[in-house]
Amino acid sequence: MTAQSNITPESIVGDLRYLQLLSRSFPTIADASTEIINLEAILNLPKGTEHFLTDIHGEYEAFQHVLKNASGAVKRKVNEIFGNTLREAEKKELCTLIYYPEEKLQLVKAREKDLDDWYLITLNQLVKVCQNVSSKYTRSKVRKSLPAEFSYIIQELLHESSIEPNKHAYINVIISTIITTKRADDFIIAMCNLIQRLTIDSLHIVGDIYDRGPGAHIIMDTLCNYHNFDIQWGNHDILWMGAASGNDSCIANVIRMSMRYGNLGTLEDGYGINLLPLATFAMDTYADDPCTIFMPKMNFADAHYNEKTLRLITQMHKAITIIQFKLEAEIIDRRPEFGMENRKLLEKIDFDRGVFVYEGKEYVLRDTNFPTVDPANPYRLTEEERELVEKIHYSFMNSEKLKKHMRCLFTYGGMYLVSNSNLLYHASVPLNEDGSFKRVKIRGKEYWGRRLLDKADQLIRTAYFDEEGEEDKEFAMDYIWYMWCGPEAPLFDKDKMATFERYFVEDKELHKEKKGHYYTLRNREDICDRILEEFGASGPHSHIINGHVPVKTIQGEQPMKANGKLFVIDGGFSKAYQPETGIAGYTLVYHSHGMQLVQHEPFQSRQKAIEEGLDIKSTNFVLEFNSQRMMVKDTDKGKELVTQILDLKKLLVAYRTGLIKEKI
Ligand SMILES: O=P(O)(O)OC[C@H]1O[C@](O)(COP(=O)(O)O)[C@@H](O)[C@@H]1O
Ligand SMILES: [Mn+2]
Repeated sequence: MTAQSNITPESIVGDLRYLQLLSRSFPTIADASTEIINLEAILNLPKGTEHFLTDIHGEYEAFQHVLKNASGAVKRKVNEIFGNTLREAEKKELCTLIYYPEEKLQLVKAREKDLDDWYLITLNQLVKVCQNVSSKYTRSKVRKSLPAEFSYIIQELLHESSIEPNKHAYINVIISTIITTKRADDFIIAMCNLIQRLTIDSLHIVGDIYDRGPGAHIIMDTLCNYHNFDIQWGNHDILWMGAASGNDSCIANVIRMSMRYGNLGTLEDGYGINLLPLATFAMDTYADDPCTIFMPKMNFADAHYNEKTLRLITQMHKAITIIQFKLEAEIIDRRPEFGMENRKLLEKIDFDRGVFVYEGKEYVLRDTNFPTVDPANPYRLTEEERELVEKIHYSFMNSEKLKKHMRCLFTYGGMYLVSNSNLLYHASVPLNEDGSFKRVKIRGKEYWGRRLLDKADQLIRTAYFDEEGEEDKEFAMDYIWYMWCGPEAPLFDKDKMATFERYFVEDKELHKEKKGHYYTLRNREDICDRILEEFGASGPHSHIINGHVPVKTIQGEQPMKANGKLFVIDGGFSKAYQPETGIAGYTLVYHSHGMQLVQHEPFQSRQKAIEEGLDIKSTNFVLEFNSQRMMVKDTDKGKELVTQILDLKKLLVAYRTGLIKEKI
């Protein structure tokens, strides 16, 4: 018996108002029936491919390349389609063209003697790849992805087979007309972009777009224009959201990290933050100070600076670090409930003897020049520092580009996501040693598990969106900073952030940041099951997907944990972390046949990729294989569609019984 035959007129009386609204979109029996047929058809298509990336940390070139090559899927398809009918070099050429059409076209045109012939062959090849990658989708979905100007032609080419003798001439005429009307370049670019777009149906970013690398703003630009994506906020993203909300400690932290890695591009070129006041202040204050321990980590930076600039960055680095410690103490004092009194460390310096006195032990300081610190009142900002903070604050609050990117983070982001029974979050759900959820007090109320993440999510939004001066907003602004480095924050969940110690103390023992119980307990299947259940994500295909902690592949660590229930996919896009991981990032791919992890080797550069066809080398590991191909009906989207179908069936009953009149 079909669902429709169960629907009686009486059973839909309560739905009539909604059905009236629905009838505006489907005014006749024919319209509603056609839509039901369309939706039923979609349910029986293979599930679209989801890609999961994390911890991109400003590495925009590697990020964009991975999107362009769909983590190796484009190459795989080209191989499948052309097998040994094309030479390896030709397949490589074709792939490079698909990834970087504009640039590759320039190179080809400079070299090619018979361009029309090249166009003809290439267009035919692209049509084949396009036909393959679009076969998973309905015509309507493909149509919606097409650039308006070529929509009709591409549809013709996609749906007509050139093997069919009657159509052979027709297709050739279309292609040769594209060439003779000098539209080939634009057409090729449109086809390549379409292939890229169709190979990744949806993209999940499991946090940490920002910091360390050179171009977080470029990644954000790419994402803002991407067709289907979501973001689970990482601690570094939150730090930027805190900075954009106007929290000066967060502002100081993001500037400090930019200086530490010698990557000023995001601040200066991306968001137009005026660093001149910091530069002049630093030059004056640390004129005779070598600031040795503040030399930026240039071995990982993309930029090249001359000696003078490098010296200036070093001085700025020291200046902002000291300011950060002072500003953070203000929050710690203002919020005793954060319990971070022990993180006020400037007062533990014996300035006369140049030592740091910590938990009864003394440590020689690696730098003893503190011209802006008054030992009697170490956290007081000097007049100049206060002015400087105000200027930088103003710059952050007035960056239009930063506002745009933050909006995107808020609209498409959150603390966690449940998608197709997978639970995605960047770092942790704090746990006690016995595996129970840790109860965390926020403004006198306890939160744990899912509610803790929900509360954090809500506070972060309050910090950014609420009116200036309101108490809730003030608290939320401070809490954002707590999220970055507070011991009970789900995005940190370590005993301390050892920033001071890592700069000023030699002894590595003090650099250690002890991770919360979550990070060891997540190796257990029963714990993961409990967390999944807490978030309503149980089922045979459910997994937890984390980033945040680099997987030390080089030491034999596996990204798959808890008997396959949890994946940690921080493979080290961040160049600074590649020596630790031994690889250059992972992409988790979830398609209709199962889940697979793609492990990337370091990416040289966009230029090399274009000129020498150097793709990222990647290795595939199948993590889970579905014995039955997953269809749209097995996904969250499918569940939505089933509800829509049911509603449309009710509408049909309403039409047929006269409860609602057709609008003919
Ligand atoms: O290596 P860096 O860039 O100095 O950063 C170290 C800091 O980054 C953190 O690991 C947080 O960043 P991640 O989220 O990338 O791990 C802190 O715990 C630590 O103090
Ligand atoms: Mn992180």
